[in-house]
Amino acid sequence: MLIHFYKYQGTGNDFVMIDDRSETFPQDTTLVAKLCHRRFGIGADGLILLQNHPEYDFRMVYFNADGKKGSMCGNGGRCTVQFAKDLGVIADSTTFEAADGRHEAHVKDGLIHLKMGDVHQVKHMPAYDFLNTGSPHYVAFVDKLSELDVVGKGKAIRYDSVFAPGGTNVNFVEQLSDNTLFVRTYERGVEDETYSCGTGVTACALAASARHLQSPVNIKTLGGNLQVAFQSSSPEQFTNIYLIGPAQKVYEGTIEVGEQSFISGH
Ligand SMILES: N[C@@H](CCC[C@H](N)C(=O)O)C(=O)O
Repeated sequence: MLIHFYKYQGTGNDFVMIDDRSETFPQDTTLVAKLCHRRFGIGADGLILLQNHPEYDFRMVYFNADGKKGSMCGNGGRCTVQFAKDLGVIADSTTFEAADGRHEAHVKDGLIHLKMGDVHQVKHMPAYDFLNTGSPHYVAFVDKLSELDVVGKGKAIRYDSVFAPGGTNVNFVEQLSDNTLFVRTYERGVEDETYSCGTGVTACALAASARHLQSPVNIKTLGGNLQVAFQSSSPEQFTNIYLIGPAQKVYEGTIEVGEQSFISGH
């Protein structure tokens, strides 16, 4: 079976994108994990299907690199909007459905502005905050973030029984200036640090508003810069949340999938 794929990245969070409007892509965990594998496959933090939707412009179906269906992916959402634009499915604005429901987005000056779901609950603990921005996120403010063992510490928290059975994504944040954060994220489902996590930086910006950071918050990640804009009526109520940043096509190709998900590329 031949699969035509595209590779996109949003601030270094990279995805295999499939135009699955024919709904013929085999949604098999082993196959998706193999396609995302950085040594045996194309290599990516996740795989996304763009499918038709009866009411909206398209449906985004997201899988983590481990091959399992994930929750909302913010950077993946931005990449899917750019992908839909490149395919001619949309012009500069859209409404689409993802794992956590309906999203609006528009493209302005080369940046994707993706509207995230409202957030109505933030758990403020002494050492961390916990909130769901479409995916669950642990947020801890630290010093000297560039020296932190994000994978070691992130993995321990991701599997802590407090967050069982689903686990959590883990973000470490350093405040760089009045309105700028540096964020590093250990991602559930990738089981590693990624260069950037869209729902993660959104969670960090909202958690930081309790520290008097104003919207829009500037975010620095290992893969580039993002902005998070929002309105807030209390430390736990956030609406009109926008994740803003670039998303680009890297390349496209064809891959042959044989017995036991053996793959070879063209
Ligand atoms: N990279 C994503 C986050 C994807 C969700 C996560 N890995 C999970 O399933 O928990 C983003 O940009 O939001």
